[in-house]
Amino acid sequence: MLKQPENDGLTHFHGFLHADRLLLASPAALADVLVHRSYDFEKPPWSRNFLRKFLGDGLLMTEGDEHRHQRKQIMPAFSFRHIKELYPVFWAESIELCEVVKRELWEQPDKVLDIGHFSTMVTLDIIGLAGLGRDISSLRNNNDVLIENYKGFVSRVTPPIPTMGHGALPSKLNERVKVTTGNLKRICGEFGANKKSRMKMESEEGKDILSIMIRSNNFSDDGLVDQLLTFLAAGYMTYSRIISTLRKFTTTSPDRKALSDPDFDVATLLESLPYPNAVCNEVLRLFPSIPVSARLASRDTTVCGHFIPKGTLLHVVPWATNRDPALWGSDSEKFVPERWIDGSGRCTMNGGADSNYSFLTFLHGPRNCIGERFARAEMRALVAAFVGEFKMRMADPEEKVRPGGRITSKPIDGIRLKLEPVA
Ligand code: HEM
Repeated sequence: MLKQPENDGLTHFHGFLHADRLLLASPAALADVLVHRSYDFEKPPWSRNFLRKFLGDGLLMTEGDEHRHQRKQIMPAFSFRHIKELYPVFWAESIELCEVVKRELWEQPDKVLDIGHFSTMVTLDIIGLAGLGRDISSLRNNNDVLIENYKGFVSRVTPPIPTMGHGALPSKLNERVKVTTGNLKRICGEFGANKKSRMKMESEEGKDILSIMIRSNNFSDDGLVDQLLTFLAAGYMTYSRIISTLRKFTTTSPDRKALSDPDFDVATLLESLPYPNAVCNEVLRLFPSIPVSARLASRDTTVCGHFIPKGTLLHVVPWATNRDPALWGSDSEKFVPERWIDGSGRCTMNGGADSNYSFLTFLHGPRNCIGERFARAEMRALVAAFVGEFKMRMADPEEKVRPGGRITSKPIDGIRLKLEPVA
C-alpha cells in the first residue's frame, strides 16, 4: 500500500533476484512516466513476448514509432461520435442479458446465480457486435466458431501477471496454445477478409469498430487480424466482473420503454444519470481490471528530475493509487459513489480527488486505454438495464468477495447472487 511515498513519489524497492525497482506514487511522477516521457518507457520485453504469442502485433504490443502510427490510425474508430452510435447495441445486449436471467429465474425463482458466468457471455456478445459486427449470441447458446476457440484459448492460458512474470509456458501447454492461437488467427483472418469483400460489394455501412477501420483503408489484412485479437482480449478479459449490489440505483434507472424506441437518444440519457454514473466510477476506482502495470526505461531518462538509468523497471499500481488515502481521504477503501456527485447533483470527473492521476484504471497519456469510452458506455448500459430489472442480494450475506486473478482482476470465487425481478 502506498502509505508513505518518498523522493517525489518514487519508492525504491528490491524485486526478484534483488533487482532494483521503482514504485510510482505521486501525480508528478505518474505524469512524467505516462504522459511527458511516455516513449522513454516500454512494456518489459518478457511480458510483450509472452502476450505477442496470443495477440500478434496489435496496438497493446507495439512500441515507439510503430505504436504512434498504429494509435493514430485506430483512434478515430474509438471517437466519441462512433461510441455514441454503438449505444443502441450496448443497450439491446443489456436487455438481452436481463431476458436470459429472467428466464432462468422463471424456471427456478429461488436459484442462486453466478453473475460472472452471465457477464462473461454478455461481454463476448457485445465485443462481437460492437467491435467486430459479428453476432456471436453466446447468451442464446449459439456455437460461434470464433468464440469456441477464444474460450478454449483463455481457459488454457493462465499466465502470470504479464508485468511481473517471465511468461514461460510448459512445452505441452505451449504447443496447445500455439494451435488455438493459429486457429484464432485463421478465423479472424477469414472473418476480416469476408467482411472487407462484403463491404466492397454491398457498401455495408457497419458502425462497429472493425468496419470503421476497414473503411479507413489504413490496415493490411494481417494488421487487421492483430488488432482484432487485441480488441477481443482487451474487451473481454478486462470486463468479466463489474455488476454488483446497486439497489439504491434502481430509483434513478431509465424508463426501458422509452429506451427501446429506435429514435430515442440512449447515449445522452445514460450519460446524464448522476447516480448510476457515480456508481460505475466508484466500481472502476475500487476494482481496476488491470491492477498493476510495469514499464522498463528504454533509455537513460528522468522522472521528477531524478536520474533513471536505462533498464530500470517501474511499477504503476492502479489498485493502490486508486485507494490511496492521501489522494482520496480517510474513506478511500470504502464504496462511496457520492464522492463523484457535486453540490448541484451533477456527476464530477475526478471524484473529489485533486488530480487526474489519482484514478489510474485506464492509465493516462499516449498509452492509456483506447477503449475507455467503449468500456464506460458498455458498463453504463449493463448496469442501468440490470439494476432496473432486478433487486439483488448476495446469496450468502456473510460471504466476502475475494478479488484476485492473473492478467486482469476478478472475484476469485465468482459472485453468487439472489435476484428478484423488480415489480
Ligand atoms: C473496464 C474495462 C477496461 C479497462 C479497465 C481497461 C484498462 C486498460 C489499461 C490499464 C490499459 C493500459 C495497459 C498498459 O499499458 O499496461 C489498456 C490498454 C488498452 N485497452 Fe483497455 N481496458 C478496458 C476495456 C477495453 C475495451 C472494451 C477495449 C476495446 C474494445 C480496450 C482496448 C485497449 C487497447 C487496444 C489498449 C492498448 C492501448 C495502447 O497501448 O495504445 N480496452 N486498457
